[in-house]
Amino acid sequence: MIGSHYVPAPSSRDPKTSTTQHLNSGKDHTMSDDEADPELLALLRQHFQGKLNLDEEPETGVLEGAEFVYDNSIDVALDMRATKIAAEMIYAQMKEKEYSTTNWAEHELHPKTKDESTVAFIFTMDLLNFSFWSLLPDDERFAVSYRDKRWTGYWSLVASLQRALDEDIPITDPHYWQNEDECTLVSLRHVFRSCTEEEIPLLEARLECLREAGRVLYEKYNCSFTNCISAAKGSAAGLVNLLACDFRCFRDEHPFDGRRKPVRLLKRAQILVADLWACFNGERYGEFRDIDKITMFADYRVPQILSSLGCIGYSPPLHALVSKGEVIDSGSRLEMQLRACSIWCVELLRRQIKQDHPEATVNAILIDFFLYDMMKRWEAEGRETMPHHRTRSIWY
Ligand SMILES: Nc1nc2c(c(CN[C@H]3C=C[C@H](O)[C@@H]3O)cn2[C@@H]2O[C@H](COP(=O)(O)O)[C@@H](O)[C@H]2O)c(=O)[nH]1
Repeated sequence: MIGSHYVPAPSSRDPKTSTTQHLNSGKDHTMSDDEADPELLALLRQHFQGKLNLDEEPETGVLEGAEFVYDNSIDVALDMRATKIAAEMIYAQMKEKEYSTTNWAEHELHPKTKDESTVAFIFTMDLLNFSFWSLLPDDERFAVSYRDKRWTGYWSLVASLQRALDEDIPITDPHYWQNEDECTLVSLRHVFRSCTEEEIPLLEARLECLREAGRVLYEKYNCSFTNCISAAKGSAAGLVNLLACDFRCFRDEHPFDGRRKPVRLLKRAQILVADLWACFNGERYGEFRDIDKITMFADYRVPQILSSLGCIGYSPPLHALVSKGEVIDSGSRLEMQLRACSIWCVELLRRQIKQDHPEATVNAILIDFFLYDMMKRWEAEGRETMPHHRTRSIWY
């Protein structure tokens, strides 16, 4: 599929100037129907006809945005034949391993207690769950020594947090994050100290994420993330939207092709909800009636395994950048296509599995977790054929 070029479907919506721009244009005129924003008009009509139910179930808009990017992609293509084959392989292996939410807690470093301290741990973890990749060789890259093992990548984050708690550093406490005398760049460098010369990427940005989260929790949620969960009233989409609305560091949304609304990918907000759901096995702090609205988390590992399985293919320019390990800019058209088409690909995998095996209790989260773990096994076995793409950002 390399080199295949889509002729993008004509965009169903020409980028009209937004209603706000009209309202702010200062022109003294009433908006005629063909000028106003059709979505706003539809909402107003529903409202005045008494049909608008403001208690409607929340939606994140992630899947809709991912499909929009997929429909307008020329640098990433989906291979439907490979996707169908991969769906069968994933289903068979998940069935054989009895893959479920219980796998989450089986990971050595993940917290085991099902209580508020674990909620605080997961919130802290997914506040900082981004950008561990290194340009250095494996023996020189940032790594954490903990419990007599050397942890890299995502696991270096989890190991650092566990080690800090072992050392009585209150790293999961929002009061600590706001204490500018205690929680400093120096103390955070100690928390994330490496057993190599390279320090954790984006250390300053990580401190900023903690500071902002501490401030928001203090101002709006009585210093506890459990109050955010309560505020979402059992909706996974509602909690994702709350995170993106109230915490700038979770607002992983970017412009694409002049579309009026930014494309929402919300990777860390979604994986946070998914980690809660998996850790608590869908109960208590992990109970969400609409958990299946959560999509794949657009990181840098799952696109890599999707590409290795042949499910997604890159245009020659993108293939050249990724295979050479060149850095791709955050928010660029290439990066957005990579991330969004991966979300759409996992959605098609999910639909294929459900179509072929209606009894399967599978959702995008479990497929994603499974693919991430599979990629990490391939990495450990030296089976990485195509590198993952390299974008430095706080989004993933
Ligand atoms: N899409 C997706 N992205 C994931 C994970 C996880 C870990 N989840 C655990 C929980 C349950 C699962 O069973 C996993 O054991 C980390 N990441 C992302 O990958 C990157 C780190 O990569 P590397 O540097 O190689 O470790 C970074 O962006 C990080 O945010 C996932 O599950 N899905």
